[in-house]
Amino acid sequence: MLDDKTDLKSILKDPSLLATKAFVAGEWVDADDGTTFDVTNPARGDVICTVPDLGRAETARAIAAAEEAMKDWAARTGKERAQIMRKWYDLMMENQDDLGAILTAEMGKPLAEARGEIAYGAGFIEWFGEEAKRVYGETIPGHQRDKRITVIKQPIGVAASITPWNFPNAMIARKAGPALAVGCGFVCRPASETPLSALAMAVLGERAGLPKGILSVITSAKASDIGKEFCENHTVRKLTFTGSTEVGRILLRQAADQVMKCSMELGGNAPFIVFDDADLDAAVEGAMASKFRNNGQTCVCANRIYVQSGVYDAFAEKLAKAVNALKVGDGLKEGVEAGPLINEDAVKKVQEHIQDVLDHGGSIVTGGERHEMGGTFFQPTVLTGVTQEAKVSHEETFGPVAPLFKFETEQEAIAKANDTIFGLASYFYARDVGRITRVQEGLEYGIVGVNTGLISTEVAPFGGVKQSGLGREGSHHGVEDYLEMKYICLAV
Ligand SMILES: NC(=O)c1ccc[n+]([C@@H]2O[C@H](COP(=O)([O-])OP(=O)(O)OC[C@H]3O[C@@H](n4cnc5c(N)ncnc54)[C@H](O)[C@@H]3O)[C@@H](O)[C@H]2O)c1
Ligand SMILES: O=CC(O)CS(=O)(=O)O
Repeated sequence: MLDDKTDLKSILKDPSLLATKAFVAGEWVDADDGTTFDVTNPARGDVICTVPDLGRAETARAIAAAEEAMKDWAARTGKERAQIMRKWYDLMMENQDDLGAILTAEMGKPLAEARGEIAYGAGFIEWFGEEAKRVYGETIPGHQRDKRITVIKQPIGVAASITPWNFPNAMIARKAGPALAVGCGFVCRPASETPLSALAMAVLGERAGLPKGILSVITSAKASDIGKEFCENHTVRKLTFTGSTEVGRILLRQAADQVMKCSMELGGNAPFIVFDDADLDAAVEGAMASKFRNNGQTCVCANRIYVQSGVYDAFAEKLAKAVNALKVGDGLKEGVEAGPLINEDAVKKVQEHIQDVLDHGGSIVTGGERHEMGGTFFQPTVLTGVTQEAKVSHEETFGPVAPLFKFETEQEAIAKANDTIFGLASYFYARDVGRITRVQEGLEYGIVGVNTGLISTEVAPFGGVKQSGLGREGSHHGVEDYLEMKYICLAV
């Protein structure tokens, strides 16, 4: 456990996991120009360490090395790649506590959640390693007597990824897993707030036997420069991005010039609907899990909670009680359930959304203020009397605010839930089987949680519709975005 004066390295069982150089083309390097940037702990505001601030030149070298390394990596059998990925998974799990502590220190989520994220991320490496053996082709009956048609699938080429700070391990693992499994080279640029988890993954990848150059980690504060290199370098054949819809649009425009295949895991605005036939205690438990995981900083977090009028007051009361019991604090301290927000901008957005609800006639049931701990800590909040006019009905809050909207009918709930440009995750609680069927079919979302607030797993296809994204990550579908199909017509 880190007390206020000890540094992170001293609490790690294996301090070498705290890597502070970038990993480019199989070498641990500084920036060409020697520049660095700070990595800070959002719970304490202090600097953990500095890491190299790489630019386009180093990124181009990583891409070239990935292309070179792919020649041998892609030629290996699926089983050979799977064995290395299995080893990587094992090392991540053996070092779960250290990886969790690094993640909490740079991102702020409670240690228990951070360890959970490591297992979740490692799960993608394990799952896709296994899928490496199942990249099947196809035979198609020929269209003429002398023709034989086969379809083979081959790695698309070098894949480049850009990921956010909110899941510093899992968002990279969800991309590195399928890319490496099918034989691609992989160059990732983690968020500048959270490069340390990515570097620690690379330390273990190297130990597991990933060949030199097949994986690079570009630490950089210059996000747009790295994004441009990824989009303009002809060797990159796949861009995989997780982040906001706003940045996703920029990258899609940039990638268009090279007609690059893109996967986009973008913003959400998840509705969480509680019908009057729901098990209310279960619904409160689901809402707590969905809304307050990662302190509300999750793309699949409930952003709008719609409650049917007959159970509105009872649900609000039970939810407020559960929210009041949340322990807020430094994620590295025992028993903490909600850490700080990532930065001051995040606090401002939360405050703006709360004020806007109040301006539209809503009320605060609990919370609503900065937490007494100061910094970027914020009180977990429940708001009632929220209407569709409020900003929170159209924008992600990305913070610990649960706004409760009231509705009367099933059709009204579906219409309001769908009244958004986003379509990532949605949730509802009900018991009537007819209603369950109608609502799950009516929600315009890539993911629907029915009577559950937790939907993330490596075995299911994760992704959004509308402006929440393109493509799916996880499950056997997850490899498709990293493969090209080749049709072969043989005359015999
Ligand atoms: N759909 C999903 O699976 C998923 C998962 C996690 C987060 N998200 C979304 O991510 C957002 C929160 O993360 P964020 O605030 O870091 O998002 P963001 O879009 O601001 O940043 C995401 C990443 O893109 C980088 N970036 C920013 N501008 C760039 C540019 N011009 N070119 C290249 N890279 C650039 C950032 O440095 C960061 O690494 C939320 O909207 C959340 O819903 C989506
Ligand atoms: O932030 C969005 C995520 O994709 C996190 S998770 O996959 O649901 O854990």
